[in-house]
Amino acid sequence: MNNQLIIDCRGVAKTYDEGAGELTVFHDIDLQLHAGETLAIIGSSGAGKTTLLNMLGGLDKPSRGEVWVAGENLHAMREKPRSRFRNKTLGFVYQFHHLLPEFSALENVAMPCLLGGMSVSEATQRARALLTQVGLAPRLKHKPGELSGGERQRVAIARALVNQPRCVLMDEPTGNLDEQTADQVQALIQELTEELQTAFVVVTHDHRLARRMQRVSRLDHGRLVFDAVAGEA
Ligand SMILES: Nc1ncnc2c1ncn2[C@@H]1O[C@H](COP(=O)(O)OP(=O)(O)OP(=O)(O)O)[C@@H](O)[C@H]1O
Repeated sequence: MNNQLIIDCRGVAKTYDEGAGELTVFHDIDLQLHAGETLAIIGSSGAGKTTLLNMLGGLDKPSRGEVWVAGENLHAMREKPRSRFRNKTLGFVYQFHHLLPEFSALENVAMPCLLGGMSVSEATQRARALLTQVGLAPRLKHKPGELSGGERQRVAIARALVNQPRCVLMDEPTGNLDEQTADQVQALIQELTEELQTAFVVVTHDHRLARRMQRVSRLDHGRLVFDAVAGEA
């Protein structure tokens, strides 16, 4: 692991205005993640895991505090540069994967590279290699509607990794995968942390996956109260 700070979350709070009152999802979250580190965020339903992940990815603004990603103050950036920065630096895997229905698996995965200005042949080559790594070599030409839920999830994972981001944010990446495919995803995470020093933040209810991350933090009553090494989740 090198020592570069990839995520530096300082005193982050999120409050929703509920009309009659306020809902504070969390307060004073401090979180640091270095290159090559993997972190699982666990916690009960409604604890605020997805909300926190959205702050780290610049998709939702904190009510207080700052989120620095790879040396940039994410929420101080204007929308366009932030969106370019996100495409280059972060990869996202959501529960709802938002694949483009009219494009094939291969095209969906190549898309972030093409948007970043890479040649079609290089983007296609990278996309093919990643789809092969997640076991989808026989499905390259299939459109999302012709794939199973787990296959679509794997396409989304390949798409999140194709630009070789510094950090990947995953929301329930193994939610609809069988054990064997979940293991493939976990192996891919490990490979990328070792080879490319990619950092991963994984929100999950899957304790098997959480245990395999280097750190596990629990979001509980608005605080990250538990930060253990892997194996204690
Ligand atoms: N846009 C919003 N407006 C108001 N409240 C919201 C909004 N989005 C989320 N919440 C509330 O914030 C809390 C945290 O939601 P969040 O989705 O982050 O939880 P979670 O830990 O990811 O849950 P789960 O494990 O069920 O996915 C919940 O009580 C939710 O109802």
